[in-house]
Amino acid sequence: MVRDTGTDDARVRVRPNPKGNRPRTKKRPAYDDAVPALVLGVDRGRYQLLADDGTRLVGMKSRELGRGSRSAVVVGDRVRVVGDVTGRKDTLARIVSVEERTSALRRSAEDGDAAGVERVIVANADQLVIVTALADPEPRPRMVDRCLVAAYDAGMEPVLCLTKSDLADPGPFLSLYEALEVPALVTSVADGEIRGVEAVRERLAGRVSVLIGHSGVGKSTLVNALVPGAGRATGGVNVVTGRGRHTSSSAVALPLPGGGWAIDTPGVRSFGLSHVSADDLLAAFDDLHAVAQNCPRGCTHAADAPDCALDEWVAAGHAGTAGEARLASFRRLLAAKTGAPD
Ligand SMILES: Nc1nc2c(ncn2[C@@H]2O[C@H](COP(=O)(O)OP(=O)(O)OP(=O)(O)O)[C@@H](O)[C@H]2O)c(=O)[nH]1
Ligand SMILES: [Zn+2]
Repeated sequence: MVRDTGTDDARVRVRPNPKGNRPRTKKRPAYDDAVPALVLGVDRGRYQLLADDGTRLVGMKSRELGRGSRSAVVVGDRVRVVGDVTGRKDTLARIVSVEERTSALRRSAEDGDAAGVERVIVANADQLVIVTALADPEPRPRMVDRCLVAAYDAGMEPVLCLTKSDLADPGPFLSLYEALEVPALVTSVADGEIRGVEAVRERLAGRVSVLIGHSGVGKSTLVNALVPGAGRATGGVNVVTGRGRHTSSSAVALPLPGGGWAIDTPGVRSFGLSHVSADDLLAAFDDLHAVAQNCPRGCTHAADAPDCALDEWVAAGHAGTAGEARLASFRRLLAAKTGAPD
């Protein structure tokens, strides 16, 4: 089927899947010599880049990439750069194209002028590590649920990292995520050492992982243990002076010694999720997704949805008691999706 794009311009293409990852790389013969690079950080319009040959560069967005959230270049993006690519002090390369993304972690603005506008925070990551303390501060299941929704929507695998198990038993909190089969790692600090960090290291090895967590949960402590020399500020930073805090509040990719990247997100504490539909979330659960093909048109799949096929599936005992718990957990995420962010 040919869709009317409202123009005869052959360069204008309709995205086949608006939720998908946008192919944005336009072939520009003039840039045949462009250097491929990875975006490690962004600060006030300056992009920290790692060229494929190992050179660290600073770049800016070329004007032709456009402005606004749709054309954003974010941490994790694979780009091509031209101009001065020597990486020498005070040189500036130009980013001329962005490669198609394999995943996109998004948030949408909840209020103000930008309400409902979604923004990509990190590109091409495959894992979202949700760091939560078991105590001090108390875990916030709703916030964790919202992170899970963001991960499923992004096409990333979520992982729970529960810190401070020296202060509280992880059992009760873990039970909330059993039915969703979210992998979990548990750490604690004793005698100045982090117990369980080895398992975290293994889990992150060779992968691109985004770490997210509220202030005080021990995320920086963890990052410092995983990335020698990362120098993430720890221990109750003064929010007024900002002293001790890393200067940038945006995401930054840190290389893991054994390969892979840990992307720290100091500025991200919650997600606006208005861009995520019930079906986006459902798509992350193969079994439920298959069953829901039998739902009435426009079914919300919520607990009060009439004739939702998911209820029938559970009632028929197809998935045993595990199925019941799984459906209940899925519906909890569905509800968390529509609530206000915390
Ligand atoms: N008891 C206990 N304390 C921990 C553990 N992990 C970290 N802490 C302490 O918790 C406090 C907060 O840790 P940080 O690593 O600074 O936490 P953060 O999540 O980076 O918080 P911000 O720096 O505010 O973003 C510090 O005083 C750490 O020493 C743990 O497993 N057990
Ligand atoms: Zn349904």
